[in-house]
Amino acid sequence: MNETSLHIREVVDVIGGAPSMRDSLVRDSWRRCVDQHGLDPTRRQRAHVLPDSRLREHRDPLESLIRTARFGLESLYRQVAGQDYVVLLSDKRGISVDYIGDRGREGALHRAGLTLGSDWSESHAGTCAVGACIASGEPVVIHRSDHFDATHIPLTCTAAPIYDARGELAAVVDISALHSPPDKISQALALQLVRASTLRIELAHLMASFRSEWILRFSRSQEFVDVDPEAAIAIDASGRVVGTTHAGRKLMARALGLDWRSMPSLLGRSFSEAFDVELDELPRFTRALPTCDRSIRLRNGERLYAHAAEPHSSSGGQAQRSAAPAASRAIPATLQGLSGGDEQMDRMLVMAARLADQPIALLLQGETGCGKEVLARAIHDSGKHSGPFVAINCAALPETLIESELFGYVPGAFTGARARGRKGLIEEAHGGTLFLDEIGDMPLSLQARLLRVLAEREVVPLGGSRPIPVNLRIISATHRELADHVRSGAFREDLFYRLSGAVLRIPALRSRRDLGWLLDRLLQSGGRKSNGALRPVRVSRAAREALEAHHWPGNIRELVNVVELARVLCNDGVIELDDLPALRAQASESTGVDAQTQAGDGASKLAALLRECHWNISEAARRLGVDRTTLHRRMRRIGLVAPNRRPH
Ligand SMILES: Nc1ncnc2c1ncn2[C@@H]1O[C@H](COP(=O)(O)OP(=O)(O)OP(=O)(O)O)[C@@H](O)[C@H]1O
Repeated sequence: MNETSLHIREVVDVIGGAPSMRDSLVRDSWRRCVDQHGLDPTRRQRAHVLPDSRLREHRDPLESLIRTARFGLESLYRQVAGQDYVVLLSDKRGISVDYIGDRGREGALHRAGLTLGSDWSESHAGTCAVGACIASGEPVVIHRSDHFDATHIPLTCTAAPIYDARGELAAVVDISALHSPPDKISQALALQLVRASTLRIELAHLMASFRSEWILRFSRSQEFVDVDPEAAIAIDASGRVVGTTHAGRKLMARALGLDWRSMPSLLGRSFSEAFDVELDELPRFTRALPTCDRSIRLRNGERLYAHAAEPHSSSGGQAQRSAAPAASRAIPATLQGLSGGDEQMDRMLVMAARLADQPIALLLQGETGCGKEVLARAIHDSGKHSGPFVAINCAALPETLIESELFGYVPGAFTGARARGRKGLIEEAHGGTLFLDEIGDMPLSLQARLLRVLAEREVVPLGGSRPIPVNLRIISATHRELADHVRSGAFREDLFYRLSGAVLRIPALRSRRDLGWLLDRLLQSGGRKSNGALRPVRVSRAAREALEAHHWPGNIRELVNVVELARVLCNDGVIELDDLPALRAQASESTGVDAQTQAGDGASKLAALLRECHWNISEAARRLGVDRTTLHRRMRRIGLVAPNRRPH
């Protein structure tokens, strides 16, 4: 029996369950080839090389990585060319997007698929180093008869993955040779070389992608930390992680006691969660100090040496995040400034940016205080409208006033009307944006009139008969599920469809991964009321943990208030747990029967319940299962006052 027949029989036997000395990674791949990819070990596949036009589709998305990786690939080639290896860079679908090989042997290499544009995906080529590396995410050696397809038996291939700054597999570096010694162990050095090469490429790519951020690089050796670091992370101006090398990600996972394989994204997390160092201490890790003084402790107790490379420009922060996806780069700064890397926010902002200049009515949904109005303004500011942004809170105005506010009135329209009449807000927003906040609270009678304005693009003031044409963009917002109101008949279905040309959902603060980033921005900015005049404050670790663990029923509004109070209460510019009285009160209260209003948008749910009970406190307390004193205390805390008690 010849070598090919023996190989095919072994593959068939192993797939059938026969014991084997092959690596488990090879056996698993052989099984996938048959079970998932429908390959047949008896049928040999020819190398599949993509034409230039198709190759471009694979090269273009990796353009900057290919550019950065080139020097690394060339150095790798210089190290292995003497042993007749070629170097391939493949994308995550297995297509080789860059290649370095011996020109003199191009014909033989091309026939073996060792060339630019060849398809080394497992589903096409069967078990091979590139395909197995993509499937496992790990460095691999696929040596000679480890290959599934007998065509590839002469080859030895070694591959290692390149991860992008977000921790996703981006590419694979592979070195392959047409001839090799029979033993797999002969490739141990090849494996080390490829691994070292991917580590440097990831590092170079991170440095090139985050020029405006801090780059913290690590080594176990104080002698090597400045010359050959093992891992790196990029940190923005507020101390959030914005990118990592693969080793940096593993290092942070270790520090946090997590498994890197199942770990959620690290982006947006404070780097201080993993290291015993705060943002303002980073300058002490620059080259200004000798390496022996640059020891850094991970939260798991491990010690490493660090080198902090300062941001290249002072613009800092996320506007410069060049490794962010192409779509987010196109987001105007006003919108981009609303997220510190939270994935839900980023996705929503990409959509908002695309819609900013479209004549499509937007409906913003999200819990109270999560920033709906701030988003509406940012969308308006990033569009090309020349007109103003006009906001109206449909829940805050009595029914009679909403009508005159919105539509305006002609002289003498009703008793008490101004003699010269009044322009309505709809007319004032002409050429700009009308923001209808709490649209879910708009009375049914007015919904019909608003619908007419939207349908006919004209407004008739109260008491008037002549319609005035208006051209405006409507953005409405609600913390309610408007679709439920439509079902219950409280909101007109036709208006709902007119208003919700696109729905943007803003996540609750408690579910945002960039809560810490937002907190740092508020701490640094000096707060809303200060106009930036107050000196920035810092927050102790215990206080930060409490802030990050809090449920935030009032969302960003509550966070702003908590920070403003803490700023006033704190000593020496450091906010401690004691400076967060609202959180402490809530924490102790939540150990009681308080869960009902803690969950979800507590403040707005409580307000809705009170309205349902016609502000009868005893009734509301009974329904909540708490006593009246507790309910009064809770109302005071979130600023809810019964209508008959409000100061005039
Ligand atoms: N990205 C942000 N950065 C700083 N402050 C913010 C941000 N987003 C919102 N805020 C602040 O949070 C508070 C609430 O924001 P906003 O009024 O936009 O929320 P909302 O969802 O419209 O609230 P409601 O549902 O009660 O109308 C405001 O004081 C606003 O300045």
